[in-house]
Amino acid sequence: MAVLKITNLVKRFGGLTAVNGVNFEFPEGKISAVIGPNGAGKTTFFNMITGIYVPDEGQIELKGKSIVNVKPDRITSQGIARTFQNIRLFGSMTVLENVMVGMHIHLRSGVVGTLLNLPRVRREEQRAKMEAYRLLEYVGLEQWYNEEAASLSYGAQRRLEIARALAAKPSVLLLDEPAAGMNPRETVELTTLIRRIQQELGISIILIEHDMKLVMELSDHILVLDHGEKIAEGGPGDIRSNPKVIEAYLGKSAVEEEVTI
Ligand SMILES: Nc1ncnc2c1ncn2[C@@H]1O[C@H](COP(=O)(O)OP(=O)(O)OP(=O)(O)O)[C@@H](O)[C@H]1O
Repeated sequence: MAVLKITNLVKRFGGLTAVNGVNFEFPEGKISAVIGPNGAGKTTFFNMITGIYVPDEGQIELKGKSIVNVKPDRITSQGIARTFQNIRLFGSMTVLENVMVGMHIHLRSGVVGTLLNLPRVRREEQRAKMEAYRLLEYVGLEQWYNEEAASLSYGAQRRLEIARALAAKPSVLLLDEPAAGMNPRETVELTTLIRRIQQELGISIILIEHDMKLVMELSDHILVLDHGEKIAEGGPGDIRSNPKVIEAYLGKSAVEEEVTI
């Protein structure tokens, strides 16, 4: 079954069509990847799924229900969380506090309750802290819980972003270039973490990634965009040897030389 169904999706910026009539079904509980050369429309595609951009045409359905024209925070509370290509953490807040920020949609006590320092609010905050700490353990960052987020290594900041996204208890997790800027060891750790999130937490994962080794290793299903259009979809084996995909990445000569990616 599709967790996310995309039908004839279009987004234009002035005269440029960044996403052009894309159809795709993301399978539930699996790892899917959206790949394509620079400027292919991947981020624009993500931004429509998360409500940052409203599509000009087409439909996006989360478990059968349209999320077009739904505001980003409502989309998060309906079960879609994401990380960003450029890390967006609160650098001067602690690592633990950053995870707690991701939880706010599930906290019931409002501003008034917080100001009055009600016992119920204190209990809720205590629970939130414990849950945030457990998430830090899950991504392997608990020893830095009280450090400033900005002091973490690049790879650790990326994992913190994932912990913050998990704090929203998503059913779908979108990862925008999670391995960007990571060293090989960090990339291997990230691969293991993404696999665990899918298998242990049952979350459907959708990633945009330029690291083809990671994409081919992790993905059950791949969507390939080029100039805003879907040029291929399938499993890693199909995609790696698809002439249209090779041409989009490496040019026509690579197809003639029978290169695979
Ligand atoms: N807000 C915007 N206004 C105008 N043009 C935009 C906007 N956002 C993206 N574009 C254009 O839309 C096209 C697709 O961009 P997008 O960022 O979605 O591609 P991408 O596949 O994510 O690229 P990359 O891999 O380099 O991040 C590009 O030509 C880009 O310049």
